[in-house]
Amino acid sequence: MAAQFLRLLDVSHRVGGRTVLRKLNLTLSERRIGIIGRNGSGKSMLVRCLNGLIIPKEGRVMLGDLSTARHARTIRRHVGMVFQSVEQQLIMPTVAEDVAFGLRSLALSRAEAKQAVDAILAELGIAHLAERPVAELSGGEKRLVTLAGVLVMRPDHLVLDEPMTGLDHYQRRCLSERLLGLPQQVIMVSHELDYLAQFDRVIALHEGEVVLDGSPESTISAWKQRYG
Ligand SMILES: Nc1ncnc2c1ncn2[C@@H]1O[C@H](COP(=O)(O)OP(=O)(O)OP(=O)(O)O)[C@@H](O)[C@H]1O
Repeated sequence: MAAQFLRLLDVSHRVGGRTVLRKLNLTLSERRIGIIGRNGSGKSMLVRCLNGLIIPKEGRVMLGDLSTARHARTIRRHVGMVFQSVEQQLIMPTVAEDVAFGLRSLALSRAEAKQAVDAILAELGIAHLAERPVAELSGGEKRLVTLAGVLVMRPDHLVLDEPMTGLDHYQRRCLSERLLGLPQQVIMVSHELDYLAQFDRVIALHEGEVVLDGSPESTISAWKQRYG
């Protein structure tokens, strides 16, 4: 599945009579893609379309030959999503239990599940948090645990909606470095223009439309001139 691209074909979406995404046509083939835009420009709507959480009113979102309208469950196994609000994604009492939660659907033995959880916690540098109660973690720790819960499923594509929100400078740097080192494709909504400068492509949305799309240098400088 790794070589299969997410594509939006003539995607438009309306909520409560308002058009929030307009005629989006995108093939998301680069390894690191940033999505920028002012508040309310449709960034969260767009990324929620990518794993079938939102099925657009018009057009299609595809992963390879599969459309989210018909194969959302399959697509979700390949497209991991980290939401803006971490609280929505943390549901079990301890870190290890929370990270193991999604693995229940994979029919692994107890030992295999533990090994997978230990490995991902170590990769993210948070093995020491394994037995801590989720409720007692800092905002940054919670975000890393959320990320671990998604990465443990080994998705091919990772979609993150403003993952740096609430993190201090040190935590931002740790998360930034870890994200850049991941083997997965990363599609990330962010206001951190300096960070996105290291990506392969940046797409800018304005009022639900793609208004800029290209290299980080070209998109970000034009963005600052027009909307910054
Ligand atoms: N449930 C809803 N009902 C009506 N309108 C909604 C709903 N959810 C989102 N919208 C509207 O859709 C538009 C796009 O919202 P979206 O959350 O995608 O913006 P965003 O670019 O992610 O913003 P932010 O940077 O503030 O997170 C906004 O105008 C928002 O008010």
